[in-house]
Amino acid sequence: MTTLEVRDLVKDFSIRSGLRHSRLRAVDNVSFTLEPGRTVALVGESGSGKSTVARMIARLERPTAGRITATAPGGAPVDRRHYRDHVQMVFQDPFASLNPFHTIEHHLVRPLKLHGRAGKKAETRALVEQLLERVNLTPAANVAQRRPHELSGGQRQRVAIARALAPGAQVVIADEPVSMLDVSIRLGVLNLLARLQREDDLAVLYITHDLATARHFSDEILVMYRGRVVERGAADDVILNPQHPYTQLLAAAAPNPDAARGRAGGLTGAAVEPAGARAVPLADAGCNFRDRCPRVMDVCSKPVRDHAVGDGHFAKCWLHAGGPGGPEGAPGASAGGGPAGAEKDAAKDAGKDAGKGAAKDAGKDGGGRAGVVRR
Ligand SMILES: Nc1ncnc2c1ncn2[C@@H]1O[C@H](COP(=O)(O)OP(=O)(O)OP(=O)(O)O)[C@@H](O)[C@H]1O
Repeated sequence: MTTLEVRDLVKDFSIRSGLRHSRLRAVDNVSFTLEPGRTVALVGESGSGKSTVARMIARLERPTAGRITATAPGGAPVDRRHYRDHVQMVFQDPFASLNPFHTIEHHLVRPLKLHGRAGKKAETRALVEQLLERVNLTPAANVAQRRPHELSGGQRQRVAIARALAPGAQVVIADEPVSMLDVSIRLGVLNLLARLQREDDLAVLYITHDLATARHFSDEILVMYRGRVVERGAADDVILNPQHPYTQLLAAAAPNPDAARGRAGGLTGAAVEPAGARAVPLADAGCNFRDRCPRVMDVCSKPVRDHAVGDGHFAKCWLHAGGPGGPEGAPGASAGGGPAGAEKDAAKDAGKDAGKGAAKDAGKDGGGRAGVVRR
């Protein structure tokens, strides 16, 4: 089965405002691995860079730096020509992703042909019907002859899922696959994805704002904030025991009572605001949440790396510089203070070993730079 490895992915966009040009770092040193039968959720508020990661994996955007490698079962990298056979995307908008002029059959025959899976007409038709049955669109022969506008949003999203499976994909990137659907049918579509994943041993990247479904449907959660992964770990650990103040804010704001209980960590609803493309000077390598963080310390302006906060659980936060439990109780750990130990680490990390230390500690994102540089 295919495994997908994302390493040190960076995406910069050029943006123009009047006569001023600037560069926005939408994705900043993001790394993770998708494995057969497992789901990784990418969560974070609007503008945190989730879709840009997805679009780079789907080869709809070219990374500024970093690499994405799909590996076939024997360990050989999947070449460019076959990449799309292995890696497919389900988009957020089931209305925009299907062509209103074509039948459902047409939408499914196309990828079958493109990826060399279509045979004689009757054989292809049988494959189309099989795909429709797998996503519970029956009677399949009848659905195949309909056009997208004759289907509901949920049915269209099922067609989009069938289309992703048509080339025999083993890695599915689902970018907010249910956020545009009626609340009452969202769970049905997510359960369908989960069943197909079990049946085909799919590796899934699930992109969402919704912590409750991220927890329920994924094994691992990566929390993104302004382009960086600020926390990562097993789904339950991240949602029930969030360690980064930003994740604590998200969990406290989530409707899930388990996740919300006692996790506000001093954050208030007032701190919940869209991050969007707010400018942080690119030269500023410090924590990019510090302007919103109620636990900000002096040290937070220095480069921050992943710190272990539990088994396979990491937070990119100076509060945890001392390991699980961290220097939270240290004098000055609250606003404006800055614990002495963390300051020392900062000075060390700001030096030449910073990148090395980050890579070693987490094997993941280094202390990259985020935001916007003026030109
Ligand atoms: N083509 C582009 N040109 C310039 N900036 C872009 C472009 N695409 C995305 N961005 C910016 O990159 C940042 C990340 O956007 P992205 O869509 O990846 O975030 P997101 O977390 O997926 O948000 P949402 O949940 O709203 O889709 C945002 O600030 C966005 O404005």
